[in-house]
Amino acid sequence: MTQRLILASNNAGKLKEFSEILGPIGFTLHPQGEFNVPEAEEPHATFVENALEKARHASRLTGLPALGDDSGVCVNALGGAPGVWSARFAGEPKSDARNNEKLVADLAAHADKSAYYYCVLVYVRHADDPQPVIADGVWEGEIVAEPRGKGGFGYDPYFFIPSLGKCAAELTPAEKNALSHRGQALRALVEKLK
Ligand SMILES: O=c1nc[nH]c2c1ncn2[C@H]1C[C@H](O)[C@@H](COP(=O)(O)OP(=O)(O)OP(=O)(O)O)O1
Ligand SMILES: [Mg+2]
Repeated sequence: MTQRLILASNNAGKLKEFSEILGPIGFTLHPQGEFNVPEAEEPHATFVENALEKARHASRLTGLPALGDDSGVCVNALGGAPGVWSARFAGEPKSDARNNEKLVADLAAHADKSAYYYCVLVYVRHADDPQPVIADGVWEGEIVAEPRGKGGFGYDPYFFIPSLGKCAAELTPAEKNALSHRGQALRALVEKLK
């Protein structure tokens, strides 16, 4: 029997990555858009508060358990920016192309290109669940000036993994999930739900 779960996100890249891990272990993931749930507010300065906000919002509007993901890229030379503000780094409306352009421009004068992706997942059984289940993951890399690869989404063409000699967008979906902040967080979450 498969278990239905609402993904409290409108990001198709996240949906794909989650489905690849959760499908084989018996979960059917439904993006909140299928239930006409509009995007949640993301007003907080911490990832975990935004992920909780997203999960509660989707669960409240669907009456089903929901999984929220808040994630971003944190660049050391920029004091951790864009961090929690990654999706709207270059302003509204959010645009991966403009975000990447701004990231490369802001980093041009810095020698230290190190960065990490962060992802926190929050699962709620219902909108007022007093014990949300929380798991997170970190993936270290460097920001490069020229894009590489066509896979993934967001900042992936500019996120280089030195040990692989590749950018995240050059990895297969399975390779990315095995290493990524999101893959790590999801596997940790699944362990907690068992
Ligand atoms: O694996 C990743 N590969 C590339 N970029 C990534 C990744 N993970 C997060 N990111 C970037 C995309 C976006 O600029 C921000 C997430 O923002 P975040 O608000 O969590 O997601 P979102 O607005 O795209 O969808 P939603 O809020 O509906 O889940 O970090
Ligand atoms: Mg968002």
